[in-house]
Amino acid sequence: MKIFTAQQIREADAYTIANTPISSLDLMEKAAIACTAWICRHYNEYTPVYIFCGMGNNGGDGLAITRLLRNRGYEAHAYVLHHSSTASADHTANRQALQQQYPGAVHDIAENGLLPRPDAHALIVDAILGTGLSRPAEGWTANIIHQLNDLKAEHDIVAIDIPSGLQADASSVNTPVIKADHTLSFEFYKLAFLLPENAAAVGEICILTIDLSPEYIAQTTSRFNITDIQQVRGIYRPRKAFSHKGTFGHALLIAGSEGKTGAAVLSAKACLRTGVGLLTCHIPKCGYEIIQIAAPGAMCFIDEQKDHSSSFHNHVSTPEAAARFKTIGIGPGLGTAAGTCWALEKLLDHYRQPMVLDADALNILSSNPTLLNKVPHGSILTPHPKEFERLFGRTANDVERLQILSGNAVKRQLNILLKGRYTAMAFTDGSIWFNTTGNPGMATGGSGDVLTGILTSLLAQGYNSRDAMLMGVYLHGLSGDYAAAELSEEAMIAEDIVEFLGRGFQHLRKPHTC
Ligand SMILES: NC(=O)C1=CN([C@@H]2O[C@H](COP(=O)(O)OP(=O)(O)OC[C@H]3O[C@@H](n4cnc5c(N)ncnc54)[C@H](O)[C@@H]3O)[C@@H](O)[C@H]2O)[C@@H](O)CC1
Ligand SMILES: [K+]
Repeated sequence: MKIFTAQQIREADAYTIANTPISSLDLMEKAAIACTAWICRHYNEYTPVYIFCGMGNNGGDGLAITRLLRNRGYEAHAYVLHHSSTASADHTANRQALQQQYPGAVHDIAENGLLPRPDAHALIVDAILGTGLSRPAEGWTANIIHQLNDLKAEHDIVAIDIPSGLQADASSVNTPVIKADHTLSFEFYKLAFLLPENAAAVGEICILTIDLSPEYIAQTTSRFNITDIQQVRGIYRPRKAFSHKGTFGHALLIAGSEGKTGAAVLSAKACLRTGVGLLTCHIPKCGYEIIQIAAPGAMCFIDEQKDHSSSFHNHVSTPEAAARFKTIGIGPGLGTAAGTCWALEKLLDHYRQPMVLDADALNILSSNPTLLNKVPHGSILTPHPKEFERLFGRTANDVERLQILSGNAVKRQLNILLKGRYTAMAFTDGSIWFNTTGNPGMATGGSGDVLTGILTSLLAQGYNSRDAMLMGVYLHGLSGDYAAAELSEEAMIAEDIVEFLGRGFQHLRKPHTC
């Protein structure tokens, strides 16, 4: 699914009006019908509704919603805030329609006027500013936003299209923004919805279809996108009947150190469950029995050190030796002992295939940035926000962080995913894809180790780095969603993500008929 900028959304709007038999007012009506239906599903007709409308088309939506809610028997009132002297044409048309049908339903609030005090249990609808926001809200408009946010403890706030004050494509840090419980948006996610810094503003997101031109959507490119099930199903390759374990690659997993063998176990189990043909784990002596018992499907190389690994580079010291492994996953629970750092550098000197680097492997790269230049092109880096900061530095806001993420992916020809609620995947071509599967239950120790195992497994099976990332991250979240549905977000642990990988795969298989 494409994420369009505010400018592209305006173009989609204009293209639809120009090329399909639908007028601008009809489009607004469609949007209002969809919002009204959503409100009616979530709040009964005894809920008083206070709809705060701006002077543009976002306010026009609010006026149309007021009329449609009244038609359904709701006590809905529109409060028109005169933050600018002129109203848009569709705003004016909808104001007239509402006034004609329900003369007492429209109330004007002149600049610097006071807001009404909503009745108890009233719903507040924010239709003040939409994608036409041209500058951060200030003065009276900012004041209104603050006043409405102060009512949040007692009232739900539903934002239409985008919380007022929030910029769709830029950072809104330290600017006044409505803090909505729900945001009802049209056709597309906006970039702002996917940024952690806006979590308190957007609340739960619902994307409503208003039938914007499919032609415009298909022909317009976007740098930001969201992975969806159709796309992942297209990437997924079901196993062929006459395949054998050699078909699905041999992966080398370098993980674990004293006290952190569990990370290696989780990663190894995930790698096996994702379908790798053969897995060899390189592990320090202290982890040998543990991994052999916990993951009997994996073979083992034992390091000469007891508590950390320092000789794994030997497996790839000649081209023939390196060729045994289709890929390498390195980092979970690895530690950052001097011997481990040295061995990682040697490994990077010899191994030239795309690989997966996570956790302590990333921490080692952070403390020795020149090593980043040695990472094979096309490799996958999987930092969480702290690891990202250590690797690439601090940023002032999430939009800047995305720029740094993407800039490094292009410059270094690496695929970098930044973990989060909506994991952002930056590819070597400069595009960024967001993943929407997953849940807060996955914010638990070991969940990242599982992802490393999944990605390593997919690379070993011959998926290219981009496909492995798009599919692996989706599958990881999906399996986590199945685990949460069965066990609850609280009770699920990283091992459960592994256990539910099978359910995830079943969901990826296209339904087939005999
Ligand atoms: N494009 C689409 O797909 C559709 C858009 N619709 C609605 O139209 C909205 C966009 O409408 P508009 O382009 O009229 O824009 P807005 O409704 O966001 O508001 C623009 C008005 O606000 C003023 N303004 C901008 N920034 C301000 C600030 N910081 N402080 C005070 N005033 C400010 C502008 O001067 C202008 O008068 C969308 O958000 C959506 O709600 C829907 O009606 C249906 C379809
Ligand atoms: K709004």
